[in-house]
Amino acid sequence: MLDGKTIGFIGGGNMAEAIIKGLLAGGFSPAAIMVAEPTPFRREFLTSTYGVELHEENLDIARRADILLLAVKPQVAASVLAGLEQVISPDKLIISIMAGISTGFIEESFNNGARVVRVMPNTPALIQAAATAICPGRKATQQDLEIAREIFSRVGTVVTLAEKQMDAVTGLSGSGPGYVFAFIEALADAGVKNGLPRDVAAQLAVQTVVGSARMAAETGEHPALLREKVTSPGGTTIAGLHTLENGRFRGLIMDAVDSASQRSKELSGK
Ligand SMILES: NC(=O)C1=CN([C@@H]2O[C@H](COP(=O)(O)OP(=O)(O)OC[C@H]3O[C@@H](n4cnc5c(N)ncnc54)[C@H](OP(=O)(O)O)[C@@H]3O)[C@@H](O)[C@H]2O)C=CC1
Ligand SMILES: O=C(O)[C@@H]1CCC=N1
Repeated sequence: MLDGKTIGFIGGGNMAEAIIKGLLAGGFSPAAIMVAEPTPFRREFLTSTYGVELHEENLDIARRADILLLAVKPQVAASVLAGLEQVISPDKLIISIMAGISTGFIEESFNNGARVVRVMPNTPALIQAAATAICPGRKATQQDLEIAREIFSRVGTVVTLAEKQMDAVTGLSGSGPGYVFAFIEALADAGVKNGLPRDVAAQLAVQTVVGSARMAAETGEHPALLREKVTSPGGTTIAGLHTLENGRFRGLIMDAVDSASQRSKELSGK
């Protein structure tokens, strides 16, 4: 369904780069990717690293791309959308990855019935390991949803949800890599505190998270059962888990996802 279509990224920041890199690794042609980005250094970097076409002006790519992928910060959404209005027609598909920005907000900015799909990916798209959720706007067709699914399937796994669930997704998997990286850092620091060399502690911390995540994914077993297998009676793990429980570990994770989801709602244009 993507064959022969061009994708124009509005904004060439971290997330656009992660998606571009993942798409190219998945066999998508760099000739079919255009990016509009205001910072000269970033334009130079993206074109020399990925061989994609860079422009300073959003309109230069918005006119030509079949699919426009909005990858600017939600805080500049209104002004960016206003600048695109003159070139948005119903034959263009708009895919937005902006946190908190509803499909309704985008549709109203283009009062001509734009076809919009809202998407929440995450940065592991860079290594084709993203967790992505997609939802259709009012005018999006089943084919539009399939196109979005195809793009993001090339950079990881995709679920289709209702728009009312997107703030929760943003708090969980959109922001989730941030929590996991903080956990890895803390684990490595803890190793250093207990006398391990920094490089060894960092290597062990990363591999512990990679191995545990792969085990959960590949065995399909409930995390509670996997945790029990590590936890010997009277052993070390239960001592560590006791400390985590005393520190309200799970409650804190839930609070973090609540806060991020709430922030997504606040960023919403609706
Ligand atoms: N980072 C993440 O983990 C995730 C981010 N998202 C969403 O993706 C979007 C992008 O986030 P992220 O990549 O992290 O942010 P970045 O700030 O890295 O990228 C945004 C890019 O857009 C550029 N930009 C600013 N103004 C304009 C404009 N008027 N027209 C075109 N480009 C412009 C910025 O340039 P400059 O730096 O010069 O301002 C920057 O390069 C956000 O809406 C975010 O909510 C979604 C999922 C995960
Ligand atoms: O922090 C943010 O706002 C973005 C959205 C999801 C992940 N990062």
